[in-house]
Amino acid sequence: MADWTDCLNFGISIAKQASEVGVMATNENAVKLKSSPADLVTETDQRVEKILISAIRNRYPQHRFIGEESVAAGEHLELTDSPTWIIDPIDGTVNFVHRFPFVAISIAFTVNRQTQFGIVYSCVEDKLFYAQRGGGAFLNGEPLHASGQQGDITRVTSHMCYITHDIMSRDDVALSTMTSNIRRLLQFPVHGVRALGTAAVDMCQVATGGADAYYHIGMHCWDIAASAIIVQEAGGVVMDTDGSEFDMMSRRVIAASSAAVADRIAQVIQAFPCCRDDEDNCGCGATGVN
Ligand SMILES: O=P(O)(O)O[C@H]1[C@H](O)[C@@H](O)[C@H](O)[C@H](O)[C@@H]1O
Ligand SMILES: [Mg+2]
Ligand SMILES: [Mg+2]
Repeated sequence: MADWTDCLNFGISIAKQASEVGVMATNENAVKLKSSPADLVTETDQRVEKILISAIRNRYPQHRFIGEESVAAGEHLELTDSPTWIIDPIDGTVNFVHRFPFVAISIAFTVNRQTQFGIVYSCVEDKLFYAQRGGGAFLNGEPLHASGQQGDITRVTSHMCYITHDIMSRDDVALSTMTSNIRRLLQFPVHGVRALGTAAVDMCQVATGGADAYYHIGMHCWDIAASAIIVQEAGGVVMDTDGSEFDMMSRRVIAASSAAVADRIAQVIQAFPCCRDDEDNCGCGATGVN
């Protein structure tokens, strides 16, 4: 079996180097809107992605890329069997613009469409989450473990602290679906709901055991591809919101400490229509999540 450790170590080193650009940036005023008033991009997002991709391409010229801002600029999104780097240069751009201190670089690496490793570097906190397939998950070098296999699901859900996400879309269908989902989950009842504003770091909280579950509808593959393997390698479970197998292109995810918690959440949350990442012009009509 191929060993991708050199790629992992290189990915970690360039994530840390590139974060200097983001943390030092002062040009938040150059902010543009993408698919909704909550979906922003700055020149720093674009600069960090260019730095990452050129460094990787220089070392691994045969590798392919799926970069958030390259796709936003019109590059075709296609996941093939080739070694592929899936990059979110700044996850939490709204936080970056508002100086809310949770901003991450997220890098996943796939071969034959299977994720081999994931890196989430929470730059302001200086927290490096990473995992390699079969090698466990780590935070700043310390092993990570999800909050464990839960027994009585009713006890768990009434004691669960779960993470959801900001609702990016401002579309009526999406807003009413997401607010009723949150209401149903609160009625479990759970201990609390949290959202840091970066899908990657939010989802990594399940790997640390700090949250028992996370779910999102409408995000993109680059938001969660890295944190998905980090949760799995920490002993957690990742699945689609309908309970089926996780598909990073579906734009739906549940991450949880155990299958019992994930299944319980899948029973109560509903999805709204949104295009797959790898689907061209699906015309689903739900604005803000296209
Ligand atoms: O655009 P960036 O890279 O900041 O990613 C964010 C998404 O835009 C949100 O939909 C999503 O809800 C999360 O906030 C995610 O971090
Ligand atoms: Mg993102
Ligand atoms: Mg981003």
